Amino acid sequence: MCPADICCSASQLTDDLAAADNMLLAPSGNPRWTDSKLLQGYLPAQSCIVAAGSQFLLTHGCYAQFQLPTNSPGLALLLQDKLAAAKADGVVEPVLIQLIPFDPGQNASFLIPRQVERIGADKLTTRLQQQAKTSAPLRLGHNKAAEFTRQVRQAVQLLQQPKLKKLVLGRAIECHSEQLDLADCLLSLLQQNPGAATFAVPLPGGEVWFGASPELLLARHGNQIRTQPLAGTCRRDLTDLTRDQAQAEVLRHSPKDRYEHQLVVQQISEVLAPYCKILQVPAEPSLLATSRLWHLASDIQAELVNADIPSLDILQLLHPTAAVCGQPTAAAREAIRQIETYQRDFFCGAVGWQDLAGNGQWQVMIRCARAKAGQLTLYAGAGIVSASEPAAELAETNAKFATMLGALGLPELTEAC
Ligand SMILES: C=C(O[C@@H]1C=C(C(=O)O)C=C[C@H]1O)C(=O)O
Repeated sequence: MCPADICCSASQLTDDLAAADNMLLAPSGNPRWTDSKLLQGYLPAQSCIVAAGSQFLLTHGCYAQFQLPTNSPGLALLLQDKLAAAKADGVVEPVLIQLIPFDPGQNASFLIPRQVERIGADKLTTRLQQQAKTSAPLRLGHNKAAEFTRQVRQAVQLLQQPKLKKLVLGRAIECHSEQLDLADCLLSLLQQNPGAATFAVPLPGGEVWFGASPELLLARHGNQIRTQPLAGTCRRDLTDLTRDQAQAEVLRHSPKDRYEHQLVVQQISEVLAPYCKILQVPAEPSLLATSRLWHLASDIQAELVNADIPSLDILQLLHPTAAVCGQPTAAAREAIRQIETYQRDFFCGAVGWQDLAGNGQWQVMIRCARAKAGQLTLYAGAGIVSASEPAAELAETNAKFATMLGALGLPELTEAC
């Protein structure tokens, strides 16, 4: 995906930090890396799009790319060194784009682009419009609804044990297009989901993870951090605003959804507290609307005791939250491993970026898809607690799939169990 002289992609997965060090290949004698020819728009295999507050980073080219497990000892320092080396080598605004897998033992993917533009949604829309071509129609594979409802029943049984309070189960659906245009998909995502963080990040070998995540895992500026977990969801009624509001109020007062949400807020508060001198946790969840769903949300803001703590360390404290894994984490992770029949990889992980100072933004990798050579995998999940009903959880995942299906020009799933 990157020109061979400036970037090496780790085709062999390695957990050896020394090997990763050798992957940062700078072109010998390269002058300052401000090649204006690079600023040419969105190229799926060479560009990243990630949210940065109310703007987006649109990146071009690849200075370095490497893959290592998130839990590799010394990784935070190595990331810092890579960014510093890029700066010393003339990269004007070195940022590290990150894909963090759900399972911290799997490889995370890191990319330092050659150039970074900060642009608003309007400009990003224009860039994508200039690039977009019409995709060929998509064929949707089997939606495995019956399998999912069986798995929810199995989860509810496991949740009868007092040691397990919540687990998050996901589904994956395959689909195929003879000719998929990612710029076109991203343009639709951006236009249909103005409040969410549209993103697209390539991996070596032509795979791209993209989506529109409404969930903030971490935003950091100096010693100020913010996270906004979502847990507790219902479908919006876009045909009738009064009913839409009424549904939101039902969600706000639903004991099952409030319990699901409270488990997440409690977990996050507990892991952050020792590292924060100020920790502001709302007493009540608020309602967050996406284009298609209502969520219960908690805007948690904090001030770190130590401004030098690496962002990766904070991410490792937070991830996986009980919004995407469950509670307690280890037992939920084990139950997910037993029940789910697909590989999450980056689904329910995180997508984001950081700069040299460690400032940056990471979204939870949801409302997303993996694209490779016209083959797409779409993902959606739901939090399961002992009071969960399989039909309702299936409907929730159907409603969540609608974000990606809508961007791909496909109708919503309507199957029931
Ligand atoms: C895993 C997903 O959703 C997670 C579970 C939620 C819930 O249970 O309400 C809400 C947002 C996510 O944290 C997803 O959207 O695919």
